[in-house]
Amino acid sequence: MSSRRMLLGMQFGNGYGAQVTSWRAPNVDPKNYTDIDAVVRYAQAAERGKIQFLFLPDTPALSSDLTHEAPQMTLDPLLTLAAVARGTSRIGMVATGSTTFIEPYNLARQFKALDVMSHGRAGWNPATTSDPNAAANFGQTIAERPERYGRAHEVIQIVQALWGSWEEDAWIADPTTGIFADPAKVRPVNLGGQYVSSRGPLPIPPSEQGQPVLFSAGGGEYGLTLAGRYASGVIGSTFSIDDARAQRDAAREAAGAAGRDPDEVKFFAGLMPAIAPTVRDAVERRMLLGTNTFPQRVPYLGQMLGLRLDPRQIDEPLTAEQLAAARPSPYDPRAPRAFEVANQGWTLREILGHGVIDYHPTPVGPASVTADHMQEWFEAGAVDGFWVSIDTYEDGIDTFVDEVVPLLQERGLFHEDYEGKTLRDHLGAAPQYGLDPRVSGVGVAH
Ligand SMILES: Cc1cc2nc3c(=O)[nH]c(=O)nc-3n(C[C@H](O)[C@H](O)[C@H](O)COP(=O)(O)O)c2cc1C
Repeated sequence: MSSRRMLLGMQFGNGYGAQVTSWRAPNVDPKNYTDIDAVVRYAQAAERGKIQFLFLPDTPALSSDLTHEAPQMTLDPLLTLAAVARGTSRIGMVATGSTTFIEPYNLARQFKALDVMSHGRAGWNPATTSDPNAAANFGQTIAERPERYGRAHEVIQIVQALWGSWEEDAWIADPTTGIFADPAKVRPVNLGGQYVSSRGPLPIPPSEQGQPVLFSAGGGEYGLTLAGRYASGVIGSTFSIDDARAQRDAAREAAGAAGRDPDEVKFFAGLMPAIAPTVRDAVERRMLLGTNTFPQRVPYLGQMLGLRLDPRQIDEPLTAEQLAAARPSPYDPRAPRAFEVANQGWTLREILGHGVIDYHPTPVGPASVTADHMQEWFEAGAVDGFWVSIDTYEDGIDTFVDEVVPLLQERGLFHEDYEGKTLRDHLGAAPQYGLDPRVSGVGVAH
C-alpha cells in the first residue's frame, strides 16, 4: 500500500450536531446554541482526533423551521472561530463567507485577522450565496449565476491581493531602530472590476502560513471553474465511488485548466456516519432524532422507491407487493441505498433511521462500518479525504475520535499526529502569498 494518507475535515455548526433535531438528543444541553464553551469543547475533541480542519457552512439568513429545528449554523462563523482559536492549537478552521453579500475588504480583513490570531490555521470557503432569504437581509434579490460568479471571481482576487498587500518581510517591529514596518513593502492593491474594488492595503501582516487557504463547496460548471482556479480543498456531496471519482477528476482537471498542478486540489466527500455498537443501536439512535421529522419524510421515501407511501405505514416494512413494485428513482442518487435497505425488511421508520435521505452517505453500525466505507472510497482513488458530519456532537465526536480514527490509523490510512502547525501544513497546500500569478487577472483591472 502507498503511504498516501486521507485527510479529514469535520462539519462544525450550531453547537448540537449535523441533524436538525440533535438539540434535543439525550445529554445535550438544549441551550448550547449560545454556549461558546460547548463549541470550544467540541473543537478540542476533534483536535484530539488529529482532524485536519473544522469546516463551518453558513448562510446569512435564518431559514429553519424554528418550531422544532435549530438553525444549522453558528451564531457567526468568524467570531466562533476566534473563540475556538483560543481553545485549540493545531486544528485548521475553515469558515464560509459570502462573496455575494460581503465586501472584499471586510472578508480580507476578518479572515486574515483569524489567520494571524490562530497562528496560520484559517481557511475561507467563498460561497456564491443563492438563498433569497439571505438576499432579503441585504435589501437585494438573488442575481443570476453569471453575475454572482463574476462578482465571486473579483471578490476572491481582491481578497487575495489584499492578503498580499504586506510583503512577507514587511513587518520589522525593531524597537532599537524604531522601524515598525517597511512602507516600501506595504502597498495598496488598487484593484477594481465590474462589481467590486478596493484600494488597500490591509492593516495586517502575514500569518505563519502567509494567508488563509481557499476551499470550495458545491458544483456545476461555474463552481468548478471557481474551484479549479482558487481552491486547495473541494467538498462534494456524492453517493457512489464512481460519482466521487468523477467529481474529484473534474476538480483536478479544472485546476489543470487554470494552470495549476491538479495535486494542489484535494477532494473531500461528505459522510454522515451513524455509529453505535450494533446496526440496530445505530438505527435507534437516528430514529430517536427523527421522532418529529420522519413521519413527514415518508412520502419522499416513497418517491425514492417509486411507490406511494402513507405515513400511517411508518412502523411497518414494505409489503411483498410494494417490494415487487419498488424501483429506485433515477432522479435521486440516494435511491439505490434506500432500495437496498428496504429490501432487508426494515420498517419505514427504520429505513429512514439508516440516513437514506441525509445529504451525504450514512454508514450505519459499529465504527468498523464507517472505517470500511472510508477505506474503500479512499483506496478506490475516489477521494483525498472526507468531510465528516457528526449527528450529535456531545457524544458523537468522541465516538468518532476514539473508535473510527484509531482504526484508520491502525490501517495506515490516517496520520498519527499533526506533522506541521498551519492549515497549509496539514493539507500539503502549496505556499501562496497574494494573488496566484498563474490564475490572476480575470475580470479585475489592475
Ligand atoms: C458540502 C457542501 C456544503 C455547502 N455549504 C454551503 C454553505 O455553507 N453556504 C452556501 O451558501 N452554499 C453552500 N454550498 C453550496 C450550495 O449548495 C450551492 O452549491 C451553491 O450555492 C452554488 O449554487 P449556485 O451555483 O446557484 O451559486 C455547499 C455545497 C456543498 C456540496
